[in-house]
Amino acid sequence: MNLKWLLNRLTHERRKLATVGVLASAGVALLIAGPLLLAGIINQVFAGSISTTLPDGLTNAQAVAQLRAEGRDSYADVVQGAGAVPGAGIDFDVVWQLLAVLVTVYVIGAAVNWLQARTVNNMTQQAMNRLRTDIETHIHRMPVAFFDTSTRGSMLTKVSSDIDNVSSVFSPLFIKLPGAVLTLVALLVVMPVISWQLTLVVLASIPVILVAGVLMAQRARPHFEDQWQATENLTSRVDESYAQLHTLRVYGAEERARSEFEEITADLARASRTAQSYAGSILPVLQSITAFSYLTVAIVGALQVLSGTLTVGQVQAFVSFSRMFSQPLNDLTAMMSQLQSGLVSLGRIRALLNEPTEDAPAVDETVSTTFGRHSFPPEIDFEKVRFGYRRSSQGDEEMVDVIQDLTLHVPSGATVAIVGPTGAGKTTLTNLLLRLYDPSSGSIKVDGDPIESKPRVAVRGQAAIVTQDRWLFTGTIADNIAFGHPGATRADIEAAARDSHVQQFVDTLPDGYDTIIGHDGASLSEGQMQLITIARAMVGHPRILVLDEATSAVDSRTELLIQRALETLQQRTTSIVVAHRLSTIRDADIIAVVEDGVVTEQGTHAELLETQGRYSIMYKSQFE
Ligand SMILES: Nc1ncnc2c1ncn2[C@@H]1O[C@H](COP(=O)(O)OP(=O)(O)OP(=O)(O)O)[C@@H](O)[C@H]1O
Repeated sequence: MNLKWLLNRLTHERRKLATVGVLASAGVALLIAGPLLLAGIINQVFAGSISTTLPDGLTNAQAVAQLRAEGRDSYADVVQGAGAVPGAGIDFDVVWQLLAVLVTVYVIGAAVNWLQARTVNNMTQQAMNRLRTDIETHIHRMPVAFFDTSTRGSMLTKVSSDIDNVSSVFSPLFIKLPGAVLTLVALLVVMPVISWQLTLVVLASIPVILVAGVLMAQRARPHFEDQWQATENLTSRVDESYAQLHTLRVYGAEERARSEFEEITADLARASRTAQSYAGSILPVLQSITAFSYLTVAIVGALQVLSGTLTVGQVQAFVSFSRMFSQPLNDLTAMMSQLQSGLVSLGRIRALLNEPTEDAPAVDETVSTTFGRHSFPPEIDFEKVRFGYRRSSQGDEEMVDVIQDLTLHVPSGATVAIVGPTGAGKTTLTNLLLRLYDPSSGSIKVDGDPIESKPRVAVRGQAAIVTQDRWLFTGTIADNIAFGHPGATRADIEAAARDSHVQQFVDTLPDGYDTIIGHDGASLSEGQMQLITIARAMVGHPRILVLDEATSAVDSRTELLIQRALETLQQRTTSIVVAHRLSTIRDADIIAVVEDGVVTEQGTHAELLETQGRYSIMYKSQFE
């Protein structure tokens, strides 16, 4: 099934496939021509040699008759079979000519095989490239919820190691397969022409070889599955350990990490060893079967030469043919076990590609990508929104409601602060607004349009998000600011940098906006990184702004700069602000207290303090 799927993907390359077919046919024709030419040379030399032992001047028939009359029937059979002309000797002109043709055939054959291997290699590499691209595209279209239950290690293994494995297993197979199949078919035609008895001897070994191959492959398969699962676990472990290196060191947990690592590598080694031992043990078995087949061919062939049915050259050619026959058969059978490893990887990749996707990122031109009156920040309505994350517990999946029939109105251009205890569902609300998840019931409307009916890219295209997770990538400051907005000009970038106070520290850097910052903003301070992500949000001229704990622990001067930058952004947008530190949201137009997935109170800071409810308790606990 998986193999058929892979072959279907290769059929994109029709021209290359046709070239491989032509080259493989030519290669096989040349391969078979070799032993036939060699048989001709041996027959010339053999007939020439025995012709000197016969009386000169006789024809072959006369010499044979004379030998029979002398009672030397066996020798007569050999002379007749060889077609020796008495006294003729070896015709070296013919021998040299045949040798020259033979060498030419071998040289052209080698060139054709090289060309075929190169074409197949290019073809499989291109197919793997396409597969990688398809996976990457697919991953970006998969719902965020999928990644909640899968580890990064699992994704990394599929995108890199599994594809490499498919490539390294199938590439040699596809190089050998066309030539092998054509060789087997051609030999099944040529061999019976020389001797059907010897052909039967060779054919008798096929079922034995196939049964041995299938048995070994079946046994190897579950161990390859274990091997790839262990590889995935190992990648996840490395990913986790390196990401948490500081915490590991501080808690002195290196020993524990090391012993867990050793356990996983031991699992991996065990599974690989067993899988490879099955895959490796098939070859000696096949070699024994083949050796027995050669021996039988040689004995039966010798008897046929003695009976004059075959010439020495023909037997020699047949022995070569039987070797040519068993070689690809053995190669393919030996590959059957290794193939299991490739099929396991292919199955894992296919399972990923079969995961359902969200709507396509490309926006249909007929679908409007904007909401309501475009020149104003939109109003946002959460209407009886209900939502639960899928959680897996001991293999079972269950839905636990996090947001329950939540209703909230955010007027155009307003700033709404969402506050509440930890785990209340504040971040979840912003995730729903950005359509990272969809509600199980109810609706979120932007300017009256339900966002569920709009393409996700349209929803996200109007929004910007600034969180504590200040993701920066290795590149220039300008590139980091323009991230997600490829059309942004240098003037746009600099304007955003000015408004977000990034310019102040960029001006102190020798390379200014072209300063390369390392992965995750290495070489910048926390506050500077935060300011860059605010500039990034500004470049897109968003209409909706989501701030999730955007101001974290920085010095009070930097915090002031961040506050000012965010205020500039908030003036142009409808903003949803998730905050723990209530000092940062005192001026919000509406403060909504969310508890257990519902809004329990809402109003301005002053109103809520006056009602003496939950907010007032939270506020007082922070400031009094
Ligand atoms: N991806 C997820 N998969 C499963 N459950 C999740 C996921 N994200 C959050 N949750 C759960 O949903 C609930 C609400 O989480 P959410 O992050 O919205 O809370 P919060 O109010 O923002 O909390 P905090 O103030 O601590 O950030 C929590 O119980 C959390 O464990």
